[in-house]
Amino acid sequence: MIKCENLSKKYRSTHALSNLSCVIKENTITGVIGRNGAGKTTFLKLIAGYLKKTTGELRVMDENPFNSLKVSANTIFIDDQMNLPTSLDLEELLDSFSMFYRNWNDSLAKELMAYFQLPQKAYVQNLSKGMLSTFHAIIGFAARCPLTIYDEPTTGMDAAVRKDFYRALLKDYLAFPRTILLSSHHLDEIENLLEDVLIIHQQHAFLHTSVSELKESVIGVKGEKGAVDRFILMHEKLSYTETMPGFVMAVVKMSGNVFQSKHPDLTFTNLSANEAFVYVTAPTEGGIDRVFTGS
Ligand SMILES: Nc1ncnc2c1ncn2[C@@H]1O[C@H](COP(=O)(O)OP(=O)(O)OP(=O)(O)O)[C@@H](O)[C@H]1O
Repeated sequence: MIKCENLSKKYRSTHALSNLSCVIKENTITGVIGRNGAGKTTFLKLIAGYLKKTTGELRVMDENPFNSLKVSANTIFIDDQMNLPTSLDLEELLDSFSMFYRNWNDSLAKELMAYFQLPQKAYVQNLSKGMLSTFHAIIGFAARCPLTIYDEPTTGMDAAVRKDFYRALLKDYLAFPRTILLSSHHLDEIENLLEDVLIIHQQHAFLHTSVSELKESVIGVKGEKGAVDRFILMHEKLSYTETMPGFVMAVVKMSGNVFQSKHPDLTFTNLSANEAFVYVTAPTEGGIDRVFTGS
């Protein structure tokens, strides 16, 4: 569905994406994850054809997406800045979307509107932040576009609505498989939905893998300082904290298995996908604590 090779985007002097390469298969749900400013929105907007690449190759549905009618007719981009017309009520907005998207499912849109208690006669400018995000999400479900892009779709939604949103996303995907890209800062909430995770870090595709492989890529190791220090000599250290005098906990990158029986003096802990993401993309070893050390 999507193929990028050395894709780069510059805004004047800012490199928003540098040499990003990846392939995203049709009918998969991929989480696009990264720190603030990593380049996620830029990447998603390039795919949707909203932005023109600076250099590199980008093919979406076998076309250059910028100014492609095929891509725009088969793609929906949902974010919190959809700039919908303020003169139409929600029902009229849904009607106008139904004219543009050939797979539009009107009954699904109406049922979701009723479930989330969105008044059909309301106007977008009068919705709360969470209600507006929910309305945008409903458009994303009902459009049933072969390529559906959600950029931080849950902004402002409360925990219960977010849970419903994720469940609806999965149910609708199973009923009507399509290629979904979902950017989020809540990897812990979406990891069960995802087939793959694309981590964008420092403007390029840092890791494109399954959630389970992401989890296996790091491990926590605890124990007496000397034993931990000997173990981490052979691994890339991501974090190192003294837990009590003479004892430390470290997080290291792993490639392959670690056998507890070979290290009886150490305790190993598996990390969640979100913890793994935070450690592998940490800006400086030692984290925020380092800023306060000695201050
Ligand atoms: N229109 C623009 N003009 C200039 N620079 C921009 C523009 N849009 C984004 N940038 C810059 O490009 C970089 C990537 O921004 P982008 O919005 O793609 O990141 P992001 O990963 O989506 O961030 P966040 O998680 O904070 O939403 C940032 O340094 C940002 O300041």
